[in-house]
Amino acid sequence: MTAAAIEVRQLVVERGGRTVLDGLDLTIPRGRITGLLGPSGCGKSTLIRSLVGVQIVKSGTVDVLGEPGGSAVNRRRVGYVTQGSSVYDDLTVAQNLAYFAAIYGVEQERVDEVLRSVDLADRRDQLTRSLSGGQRARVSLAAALLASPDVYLLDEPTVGLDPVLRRDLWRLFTDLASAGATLLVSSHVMDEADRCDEVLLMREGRLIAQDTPAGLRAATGTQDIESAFLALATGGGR
Ligand SMILES: Nc1ncnc2c1ncn2[C@@H]1O[C@H](COP(=O)(O)OP(=O)(O)OP(=O)(O)O)[C@@H](O)[C@H]1O
Repeated sequence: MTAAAIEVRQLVVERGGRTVLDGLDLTIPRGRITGLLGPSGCGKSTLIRSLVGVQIVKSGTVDVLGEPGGSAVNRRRVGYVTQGSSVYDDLTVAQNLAYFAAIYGVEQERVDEVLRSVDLADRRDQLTRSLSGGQRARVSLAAALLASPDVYLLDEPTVGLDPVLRRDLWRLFTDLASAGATLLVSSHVMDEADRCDEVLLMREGRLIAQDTPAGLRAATGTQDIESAFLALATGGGR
């Protein structure tokens, strides 16, 4: 077993005839929250898709928990939440989770526990189609939580959520990491970086920095991650 949760070497991905990941190298430690930040279109979702094994890669290697991205043994060990909702509109919240619980072979008790952890226990009998965007996003997250995966790949999980819900979700992420899980959380909201143990900054398909939030600020002489990103993207900083 390798010490790192995720190792990516010389990853090249082309989409629509363009190179969108351009020789990416990165290592993500276990049991930590790593933020994946960068402007819209820089390749965050494409990287996460490569880790899950749903993206055709041109060259390079991707290992998650010591196995190639998308390998069958990782199906229960890796939880993936996409930007779009991945639950059934015409089922209630509880029915959706019961369906995923049956697939993962987990008990009803776990469904109740997960519903409480995403603060949806009082919505359990509501049809998913009638939920707000943020509530639907939390149903998708709940489905991923059911199997208690070792690695969570979360593609912009807080987009469209109000500040209170964002704070609560980040608390949940911190609890998951404290319990030993590895989280890779993408966002284009730079202020979310401060909630991460370490941050990967991407630009145009390349990694421009990997450091703690404090390390990024110190290296660029800036006060916030947005300024640090701008300093790095324009050739300032280190
Ligand atoms: N289905 C597709 N076909 C062709 N090109 C695509 C496709 N999906 C994404 N791309 C391109 O790949 C590049 C990377 O997209 P990706 O979705 O990985 O970026 P992102 O950083 O996740 O952006 P966002 O923050 O807006 O979600 C972009 O230039 C995008 O236009």
